[in-house]
Amino acid sequence: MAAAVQVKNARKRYRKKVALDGVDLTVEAGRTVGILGRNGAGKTTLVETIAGLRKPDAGTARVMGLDPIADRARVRMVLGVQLQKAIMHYDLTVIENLRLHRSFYPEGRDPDELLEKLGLAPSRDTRFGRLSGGQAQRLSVAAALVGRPRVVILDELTTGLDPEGRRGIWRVIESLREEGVTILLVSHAMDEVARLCDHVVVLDEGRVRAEGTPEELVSQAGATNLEQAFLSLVGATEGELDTLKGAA
Ligand SMILES: Nc1ncnc2c1ncn2[C@@H]1O[C@H](COP(=O)(O)OP(=O)(O)OP(=O)(O)O)[C@@H](O)[C@H]1O
Repeated sequence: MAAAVQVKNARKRYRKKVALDGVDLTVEAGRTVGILGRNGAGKTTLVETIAGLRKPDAGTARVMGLDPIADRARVRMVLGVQLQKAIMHYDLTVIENLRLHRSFYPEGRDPDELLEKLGLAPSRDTRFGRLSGGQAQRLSVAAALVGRPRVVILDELTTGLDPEGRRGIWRVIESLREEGVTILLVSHAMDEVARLCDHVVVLDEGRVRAEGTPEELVSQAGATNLEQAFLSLVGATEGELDTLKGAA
């Protein structure tokens, strides 16, 4: 199977802080891969490197064989990115913002259909500046998907959503999987990762500490579920995980 995303020996340092310490990652096309790690593990730096938003000090990143910095325009056509900080026009409505994103792509999704699927139809004509945190979050997911990308990066996609909102977004992700879209999911929510991901990468201090299917990680850690496996693999406490989830 061809790799949709390939990272080789990525290194990134911010002043004295090493964020990526030689990360290798291969995501086969059509896979849904979860990236786990405590705060500061390097998750956002890794996905921003894949998205071409950060230049690694060393190593390479490729998306569908393309360099995300040198081939920026082509990568933008195949990659949808939802990061923690969404960039939207404050004074435009939800549908206007989404149509604007749609306009960059020759073959995108129908903006109204996407709003319906993400439970945002009632806020269609609300200006971005008036949205709640959860609504803004859903719009950032919609914007990442509207160009019908083959590869999607979602960084804490259900942060701040109520249980119904989370389940709605999970259904959208599941339908993307069925379409064969490759998905990279950064999350602190173990239930989300266990449900959606067929492969999980645990980052710790800028390195890949463990990877495998959720079941493999559970058995590797001698745990009974993914949450326990994660805690044991990174040596974190349950209280710390609760804090991560609270922040998420
Ligand atoms: N622009 C920056 N300047 C300096 N240090 C940074 C910068 N961005 C990230 N860092 C540091 O690099 C490390 C990795 O950060 P990163 O955001 O990649 O972690 P993360 O796993 O995404 O964390 P979180 O779960 O908190 O989002 C952290 O120690 C962070 O403080």
